[in-house]
Amino acid sequence: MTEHHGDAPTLVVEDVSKSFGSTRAVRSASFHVARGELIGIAGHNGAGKSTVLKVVNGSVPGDVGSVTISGVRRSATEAVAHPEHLGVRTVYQELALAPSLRVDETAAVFDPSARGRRWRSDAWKSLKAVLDEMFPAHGIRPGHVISDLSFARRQMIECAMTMVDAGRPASLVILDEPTSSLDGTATESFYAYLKRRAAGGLSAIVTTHRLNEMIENLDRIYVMRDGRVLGEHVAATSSKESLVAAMGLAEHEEAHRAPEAGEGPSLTRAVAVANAEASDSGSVVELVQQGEDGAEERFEIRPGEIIGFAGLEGHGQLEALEAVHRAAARRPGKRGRDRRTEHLGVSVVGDAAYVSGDRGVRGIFPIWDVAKNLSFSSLKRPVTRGGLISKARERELIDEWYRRLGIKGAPSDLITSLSGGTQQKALMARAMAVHSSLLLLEDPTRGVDQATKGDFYGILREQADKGQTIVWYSTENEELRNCDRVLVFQVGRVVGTLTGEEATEDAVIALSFGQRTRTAQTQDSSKEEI
Ligand SMILES: Nc1ncnc2c1ncn2[C@@H]1O[C@H](COP(=O)(O)OP(=O)(O)OP(=O)(O)O)[C@@H](O)[C@H]1O
Repeated sequence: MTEHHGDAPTLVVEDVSKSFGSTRAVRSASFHVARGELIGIAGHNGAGKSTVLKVVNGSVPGDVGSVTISGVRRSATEAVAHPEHLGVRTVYQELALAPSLRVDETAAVFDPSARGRRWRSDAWKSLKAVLDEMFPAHGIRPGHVISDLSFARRQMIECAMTMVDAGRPASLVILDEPTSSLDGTATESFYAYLKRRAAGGLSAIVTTHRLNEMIENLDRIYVMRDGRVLGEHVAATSSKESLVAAMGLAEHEEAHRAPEAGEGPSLTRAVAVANAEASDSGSVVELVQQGEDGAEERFEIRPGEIIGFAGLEGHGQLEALEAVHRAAARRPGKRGRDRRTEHLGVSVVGDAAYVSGDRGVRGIFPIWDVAKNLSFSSLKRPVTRGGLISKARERELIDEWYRRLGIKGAPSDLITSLSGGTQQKALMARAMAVHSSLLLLEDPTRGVDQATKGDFYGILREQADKGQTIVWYSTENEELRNCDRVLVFQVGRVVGTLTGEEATEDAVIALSFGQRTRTAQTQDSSKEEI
């Protein structure tokens, strides 16, 4: 942090509390942010982080307390219609972009200074300037329609839009899980940008469950637990372990470490999933591509394996996962080429369940309660008996997954009343409860706390040991060590395979920058124009 001596703090939060019915989401929270300071708020899922930040920007009125922004004090009970007038901008965990708008139109909606005949191009110019600096390889074009963009690119747009001057400079940006779907390279350039802005006096509050990210990039970290702000930590002298301990999550971390080398799956163990299936060659998924020398290259995924799909953002790993999902819906074993994965042929034996990290668009049913959201995919099996839904079985299934993933709250609560990470747990449970032969994971732990991640990795290993095959797309390279093998993608092709242990951030980046770097950059931008 650059010292801005004599400046009033940008934000002072005093004794803020907020309850939703009987849930005390925030209890007497107090903290402050100096000018040019980068602050983190860490805490388990449901700790109250998003709620206290919504009280700060006035989108949710608190019950008591006060919020002072740049010297202007207000009661925390006051809602604020236009927080940008107070100099506050926010990026929410669930992105707020309209899916049917183009990127330049989106930029204009959030940029009141873009008016007149050239409103689209003016707004795009301002947004592009920030995007180019924040994410040099973003590949976003003004004509892209938001719904066609990956979650990561939508997240880039939101982050960049927060920083556009738009005639009303921000003094405080609130970033709720801003990097949850960004890969390591994009995350690094995002924080480099944030630090440059902080040197100019901008203050920021970041929440993320990627604790190393906070430690490496922020100045101070407040830890929240059960609605309370428990204490502050200087980032430079904190460790992931000390934060996890302060959050009260230490015991879970220890319980579920990544498997030791040599603990990988074997076909002899692949017997216990009721409907585990494999092709004649013994594979559940087969990816086929043409090698550079024209010869066919084949990648087989066998029952009970946990396979990661990794690489730099936008290099086809997510499209490959989606292609596996589509292939699972086709006639068993039929290899298909589809438009979106031009280099890869995919064939799948058996059925698949899918967990999306984009829960707002591809996950939750917002008007249903948690129980229905969780049991929905199991209604055909295993909850049905003789063609009828068995209420008893449904209750058993819900109880089991509440226990296994430590979901708090009542099954009859509306799913949208859960914290973001807890909604994600319900989606994981929904997919795992189906007992499909193939489990497809699209950044499944986005926004999920360390303890649950540990539990989840342990459950995945148990499922694999029973013969379930798991294909896992992740933007968090650290969690790829839980895989048996990791396929690294570049420009829509598999360019290398690493064992889980070898799949460090550096190894993945080295492979994905491997041979065809220049092609990668030129083709990347056209990927989503399909
Ligand atoms: N609109 C709402 N209605 C009812 N309860 C809510 C609502 N919003 C939040 N809560 C509850 O308040 C508590 C705190 O939730 P909050 O979203 O602030 O947690 P969080 O720390 O941001 O969690 P996460 O890391 O999962 O995002 C949770 O128990 C949540 O279920």
